[in-house]
Amino acid sequence: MTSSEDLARRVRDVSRLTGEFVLRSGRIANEYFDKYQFEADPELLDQLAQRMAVLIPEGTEVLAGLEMGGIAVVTALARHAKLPTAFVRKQAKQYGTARLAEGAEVAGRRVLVVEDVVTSGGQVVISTGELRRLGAHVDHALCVIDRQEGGAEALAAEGIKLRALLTRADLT
Ligand SMILES: O=P(O)(O)OC[C@H]1O[C@H](OP(=O)(O)OP(=O)(O)O)[C@H](O)[C@@H]1O
Ligand SMILES: O=C(O)c1cc(=O)[nH]c(=O)[nH]1
Repeated sequence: MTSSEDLARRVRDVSRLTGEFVLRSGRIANEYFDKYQFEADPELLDQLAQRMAVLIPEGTEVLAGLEMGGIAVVTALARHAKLPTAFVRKQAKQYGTARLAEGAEVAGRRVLVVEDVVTSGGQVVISTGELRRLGAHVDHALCVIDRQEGGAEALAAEGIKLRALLTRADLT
């Protein structure tokens, strides 16, 4: 198996960009991890998912990936975890089933939120609130990269423990 250091190096090599970037939170950063680059490499994505599977909290019943980058991660993770999967939109679909969370039912189930990158934690907090309103029990989130910019603390304030496969420190 690829070592943790080799895996971190591969993620950094394919996804780390430097320059000036506006982040989802509105913050400006001079470093950006383009998650679609490690998600677009099936072998690398599968290795990440294999490592993330051991971080899934005991008792998890459903994996819920967040649109858009979290969808590829959760799909890869589910193959290892053998758990049903929900696909969580940023906004409920306006037609058809009109669902916010597609796929597996989340109501009344212990749901793990799965995300690619966590910066401020804002997106995970929003989506967790929406999942909870749908009846999901959410107390953990799992991400590929924690940029270590206050996300874990913001999640903790909402009763969500963050687990991360990699931190920014692993990728510099
Ligand atoms: O912790 P935060 O400060 O909320 O930032 C991280 C969020 O921002 C990025 O999403 P983006 O809006 O780029 O969406 P995408 O996955 O749809 O490309 C990333 O995928 C997280 O969802
Ligand atoms: O905070 C963000 O929006 C963000 C940061 C990052 O490194 N990568 C990403 O896809 N989004």
